[in-house]
Amino acid sequence: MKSGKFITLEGIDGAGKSTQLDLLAALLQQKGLPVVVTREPGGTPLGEQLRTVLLDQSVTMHAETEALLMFAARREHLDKVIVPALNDGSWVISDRFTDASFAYQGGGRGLNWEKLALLEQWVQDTLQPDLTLYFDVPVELGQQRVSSVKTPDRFEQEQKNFFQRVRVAYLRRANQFPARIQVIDARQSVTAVSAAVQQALEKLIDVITDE
Ligand SMILES: Nc1ncnc2c1ncn2[C@@H]1O[C@H](COP(=O)(O)OP(=O)(O)O)[C@@H](O)[C@H]1O
Ligand SMILES: Cc1cn([C@H]2C[C@H](O)[C@@H](COP(=O)(O)OP(=O)(O)O)O2)c(=O)[nH]c1=O
Repeated sequence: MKSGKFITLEGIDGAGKSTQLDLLAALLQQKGLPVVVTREPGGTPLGEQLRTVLLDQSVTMHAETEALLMFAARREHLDKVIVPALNDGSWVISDRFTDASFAYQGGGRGLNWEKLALLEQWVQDTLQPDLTLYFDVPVELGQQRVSSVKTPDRFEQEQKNFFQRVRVAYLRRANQFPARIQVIDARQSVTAVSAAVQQALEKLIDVITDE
């Protein structure tokens, strides 16, 4: 039985997710909570191999192949890491999860939303994150932050229009699931964004305490 909590972090590339993930993990640890940090695509040996292929700029694939590989990696991730850790009472924090498939493959690549929903249902059944932090930034800002860091991967090399569609799809998901997805204005400083994350976390802890 699931007794831990599942938090996912989402946003376009350069939104500041990874920065906030480290801060959030430290915050939970300070509270004495057992934390498992993981990421998608990846998180398992097979998932990391799939990640290498999915991010490789020299690889081309059909958009549905891309979606199926994302969900294949996720199936493995749930089985080997997420579900066991939640059953153990850990707080699992994942750098991206299924909302990214709706945003990137649905919004970015234009895949059918209903097909993605079928894959979600197949792979997750009823399991959903307890809290999703969506870091919202304008595309230009995300691109500026990424370009100063490293050479772009297969997604980061996409044009501005692609990321605009990704952002719109994230906001569509946030509208669809307002109780789960917390939209955070990630244009702010690292400290201000972190304060918003902390607030969302305290709200989740309050809900748990009241249960
Ligand atoms: N709130 C922020 N303000 C300014 N720069 C930021 C902020 N958050 C992250 N950064 C910087 O932007 C770059 C991308 O951040 P990162 O956390 O790796 O983003 P993501 O994981 O969403 O791609 C890094 O150089 C990071 O230091
Ligand atoms: C989980 C997931 C990620 N992605 C993409 C989004 C990112 O561009 C990429 C890898 O994510 P990420 O780990 O954020 O990359 P980085 O470490 O370079 O910040 O995979 C999808 O397209 N669909 C998905 O379902």
